[in-house]
Amino acid sequence: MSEKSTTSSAAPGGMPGSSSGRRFSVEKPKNMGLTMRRLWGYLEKNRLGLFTVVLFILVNTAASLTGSYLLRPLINDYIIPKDVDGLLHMLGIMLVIYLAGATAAYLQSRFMIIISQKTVNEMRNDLFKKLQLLPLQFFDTNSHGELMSRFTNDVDLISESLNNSLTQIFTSVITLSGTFLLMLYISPLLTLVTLVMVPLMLFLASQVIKRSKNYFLAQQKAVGITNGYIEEIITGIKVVKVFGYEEKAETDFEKLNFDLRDKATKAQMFSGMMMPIMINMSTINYALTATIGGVLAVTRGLDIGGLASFLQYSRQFGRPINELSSQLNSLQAALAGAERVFEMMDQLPEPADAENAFKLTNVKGEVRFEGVSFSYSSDKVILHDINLSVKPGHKIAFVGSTGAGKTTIINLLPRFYDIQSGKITIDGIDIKDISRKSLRESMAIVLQDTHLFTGTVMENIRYGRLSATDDEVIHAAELANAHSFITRMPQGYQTTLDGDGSNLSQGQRQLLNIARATVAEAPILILDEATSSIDTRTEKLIDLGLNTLMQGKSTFVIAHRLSTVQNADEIIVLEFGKIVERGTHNDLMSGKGKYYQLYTGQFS
Ligand SMILES: Nc1ncnc2c1ncn2[C@@H]1O[C@H](COP(=O)(O)OP(=O)(O)OP(=O)(O)O)[C@@H](O)[C@H]1O
Repeated sequence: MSEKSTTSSAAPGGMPGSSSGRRFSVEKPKNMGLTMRRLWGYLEKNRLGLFTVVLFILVNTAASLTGSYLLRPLINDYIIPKDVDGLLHMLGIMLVIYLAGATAAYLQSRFMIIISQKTVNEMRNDLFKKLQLLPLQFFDTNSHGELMSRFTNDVDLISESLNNSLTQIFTSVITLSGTFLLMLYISPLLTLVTLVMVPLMLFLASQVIKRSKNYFLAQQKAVGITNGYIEEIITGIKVVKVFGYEEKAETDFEKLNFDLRDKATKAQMFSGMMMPIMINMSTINYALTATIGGVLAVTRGLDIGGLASFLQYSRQFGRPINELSSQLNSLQAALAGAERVFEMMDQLPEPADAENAFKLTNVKGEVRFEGVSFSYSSDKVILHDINLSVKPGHKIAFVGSTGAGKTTIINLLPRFYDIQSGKITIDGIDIKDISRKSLRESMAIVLQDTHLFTGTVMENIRYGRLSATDDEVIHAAELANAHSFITRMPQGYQTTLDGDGSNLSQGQRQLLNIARATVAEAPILILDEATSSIDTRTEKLIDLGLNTLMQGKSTFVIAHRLSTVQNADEIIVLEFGKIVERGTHNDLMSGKGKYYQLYTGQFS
């Protein structure tokens, strides 16, 4: 590993920081109204539930407001006149009211959790469905991490916000208006005191928040960079050890870590100031209101009960405002998350099949490329005027230096990408007129990067054709030469593979891959030979397995091995997306051209 590559990707603003930092910075949705309407589209299916939640919120806030107000008659009518019976009666009523409020709060939160989980469950389903429909082009241009974060971070943001923010905002607004009206009712003059003090408190709070937010953003960025660095070193640990990079890595890490410590300290200090400031301000407010209230009680006949109720309200007044601003922030973040989710849902899927698309039956496997040109993006043509044909049961091999376009050619057959000009046909039918499902069913693919899914060996092979019986799977494994190693595994075909088959050797993974392609029983075979070297015994097994697999099938192979090219009916030599030579091994060898060079360099 070069020093440069390590440090550059951990530099500020690099990938690692940008995705994880998102959760903490408040990102604004681009089109708030539209996103809200679409979110409502999901929510409105639970109208009855939402209505119930609103009802519970009303009961809860009414109970809390009434409870505080009842202090007034409690003091005026029962405590001051020393009416013990009446006092107990009143306390009983207050108890019932508070209990009703608490029950409503509990039910409201339960209902809302059910609604929000149901909503995000539906969103995740829709998103996953969409994921399966998207063209490969989409995955080329979006990193896996980004896509994953739609499902994790963004959906989490939405569910958190539905759980809390939405109801909190509603509760805060009602509480705030109710409190204000009741305060005004008790004493307009005292309300004025609160109206001066509360904005002052909020202003101070907002100053602290503003400054600490900057520090928090800085902290978050530092966390992202540090994490990115750790991840890079862990994934590249072999390279680190082999090239003796440990010490340099340590020094680099210490620097990043120190920066993180510095920013985290500042962020925590500032946010730590918030609570004491607010508490002190609130105490001052309380004392001031009580003093002025006392004066009013003496001079203007404000009743003591009214004063007690008022003090209660005035203490509560700042809370919903604070609550409101923080919940609005989190709602905003959730809407930005929802927007990203909807953005992905809006991506164009693979174009639908034509209505009268062919369903292939009894495929013979004659494949032709006629004047095919292709580019991934409009600015660079990758394949130029490719013409080739494969007779049923024949094998065509592609060779050429890296980047020549071999993989691109085989990507076109299953229509992972659509060509811009020319025609590709199977048994004379243009693949554009064949339904994608039927087209893809007619071919089996063995790729270099053997992808295994979490599940048993049996399930992994059956991926090739879901309708295959156990016997067919075992038969395919036998043909692919995978049977003997599978039966030596602890639970044979029922052994669970996990983490992309990490408990298997490279060769074993390839054998499973071949078995999977074998069980598909497709007439066309696409093969990207593995370049990684495998011990000769396994290689023989793989060779045998592949030969069995290829029998009677039209095969397209990106060849890396001598035996493959030698057996091919035609070898196509590609250079910068053009066919520069073609013929059998012997033809091309005697031509002493590009193939001869490649051959003597690569396969010797
Ligand atoms: N998904 C993609 N999006 C854009 N360009 C791509 C994409 N895949 C490949 N290319 C470009 O197309 C060209 C041909 O790539 P291709 O993978 O077909 O080459 P290759 O012959 O298979 O190479 P290798 O032997 O290294 O696998 C390269 O220039 C590559 O940069």
